[in-house]
Amino acid sequence: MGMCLSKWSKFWQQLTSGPMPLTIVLLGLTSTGKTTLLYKLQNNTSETLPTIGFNIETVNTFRGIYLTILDVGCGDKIRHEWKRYFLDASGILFVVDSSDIKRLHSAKVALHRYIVNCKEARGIPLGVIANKQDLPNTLTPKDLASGLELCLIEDRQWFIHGMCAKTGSGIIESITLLIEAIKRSNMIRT
Ligand SMILES: Nc1nc2c(ncn2[C@@H]2O[C@H](COP(=O)(O)OP(=O)(O)OP(=O)(O)O)[C@@H](O)[C@H]2O)c(=O)[nH]1
Ligand SMILES: [Mg+2]
Repeated sequence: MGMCLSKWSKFWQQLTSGPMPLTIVLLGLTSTGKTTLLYKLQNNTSETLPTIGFNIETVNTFRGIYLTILDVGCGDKIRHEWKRYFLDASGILFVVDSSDIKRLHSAKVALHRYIVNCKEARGIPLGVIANKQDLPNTLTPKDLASGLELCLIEDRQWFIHGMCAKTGSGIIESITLLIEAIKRSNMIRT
């Protein structure tokens, strides 16, 4: 508790002689930029295609942490399946297209119905990603927080952070914030 990131990583490495493992699940409505975020983190320059069905899984070493990221296909018919992924999740990143005001209500419903009020996800730290900040007429993270009613979330650590997954801006900061929230919550699962 209260340990800074570098101290925690050192502690873990002493304990296991390896990097600390964490699993993060990427969720959100379709086409919000989840796979773009993942590709950017992997330095994969391919164009993304809609993720069909479930999960692209990848493993990265991120600042001494062995990070598994699950990129889950998020069509509206399979949102009730998100709970499967919470069993192993240490943290959740919920990605929102900040320029897509028409789907803001759907994003709020999906967030609260399938994550915040899902018993399998109880207490799991949550980062809300205000993606596509490069586009014109985007909502700011503050306005998105209000539109998504994040103030109703009381049972876990959460934050909202702006991002442009296309350029990579905000990715490292968001993952670092989530890792810090996971450590504060003592929610480490692998
Ligand atoms: N302008 C802009 N476009 C982005 C950004 N991030 C993603 N995109 C674009 O948004 C589209 C959808 O991106 P994906 O990463 O495939 O979205 P996804 O959330 O994985 O979509 P599904 O797999 O269908 O759930 C692509 O055309 C991306 O290039 C961003 O930060 N800015
Ligand atoms: Mg995808």
